[in-house]
Amino acid sequence: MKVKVAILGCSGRMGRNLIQAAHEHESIELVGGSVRESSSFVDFDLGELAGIGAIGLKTSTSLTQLSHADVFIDFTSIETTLENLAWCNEHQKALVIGTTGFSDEQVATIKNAGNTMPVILAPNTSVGVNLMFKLLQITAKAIGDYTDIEIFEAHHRFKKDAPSGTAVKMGQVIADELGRNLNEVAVYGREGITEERKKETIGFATVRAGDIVGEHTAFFADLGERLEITHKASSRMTFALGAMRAAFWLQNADNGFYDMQDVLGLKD
Ligand SMILES: NC(=O)C1=CN([C@@H]2O[C@H](COP(=O)(O)OP(=O)(O)OC[C@H]3O[C@@H](n4cnc5c(N)ncnc54)[C@H](OP(=O)(O)O)[C@@H]3O)[C@@H](O)[C@H]2O)C=CC1
Ligand SMILES: O=C(O)C1=N[C@H](C(=O)O)C[C@H](O)C1
Repeated sequence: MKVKVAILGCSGRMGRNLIQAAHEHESIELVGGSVRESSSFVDFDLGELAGIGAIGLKTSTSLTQLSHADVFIDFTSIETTLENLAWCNEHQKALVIGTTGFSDEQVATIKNAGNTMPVILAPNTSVGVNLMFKLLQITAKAIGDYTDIEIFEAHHRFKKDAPSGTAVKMGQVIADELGRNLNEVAVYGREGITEERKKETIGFATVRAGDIVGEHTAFFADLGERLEITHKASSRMTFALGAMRAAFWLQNADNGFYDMQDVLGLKD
């Protein structure tokens, strides 16, 4: 039995990749996708949007029109995702959230929704990045207490949030492993007379340029050597395929707040 999936924000960079991934997935039935009421893509064929030719499904402007879906996949914006979360909770639908940039309070709202609905929050749905989180945990445990830890990320010129959701999660994974509070030790960019580096800090550096799909590196640097752990995405299809795995996994999940570590079986 295929899982019925709807794509929220289907005219976006991710939305178009998600349409293609869902349409081509053997265990998923794409049932529709949403655009804004003001969008120039209202009543547009989803396949045409994704550049794969007409597939006979038109864009919708409300979730009510998509209520025959079992799982919703949302890569939109912070405000829209929170509205969609409330709708999915009210209508008992499962939700995969790929949107990034949430504040701690907004993450708490999503976690809380997990008490009454199945929801996945994943700042990065690629398999490689989620394996990298695991490697960061192992590395932090082994050498994190005496190395300088810095996180670098680079993305395309259109990205609205910084640092990326993935970079923040990298910092969170490392801080958790080392028993540090990320809000206290994070340094977001440096300028001027910064003085010497404080040992426990975790630095973040951001580049926004051209069409970079997404690159992340964690540095664990000592005097005499440094370890760099890097992930580079070269196609958004890697995120889209990961989101399909998440949707497929979520269809049978109990109410709860999950992440890609649950989906991929990487939890301790
Ligand atoms: N988890 C992951 O692996 C990844 C996460 N992301 C995150 O996903 C999000 C989207 O990224 P990206 O696709 O590049 O951004 P885009 O701006 O290209 O796409 C967002 C889409 O959401 C649409 N949208 C916004 N509000 C609504 C609404 N109320 N109803 C319907 N559609 C709406 C926008 O429509 P309009 O154009 O009309 O405003 C736009 O098409 C970002 O937060 C990004 O960081 C990105 C890649 C991977
Ligand atoms: O906006 C993007 O493009 C991406 N956003 C995600 C993030 O903020 O971590 C994931 C990916 O790197 C692409």
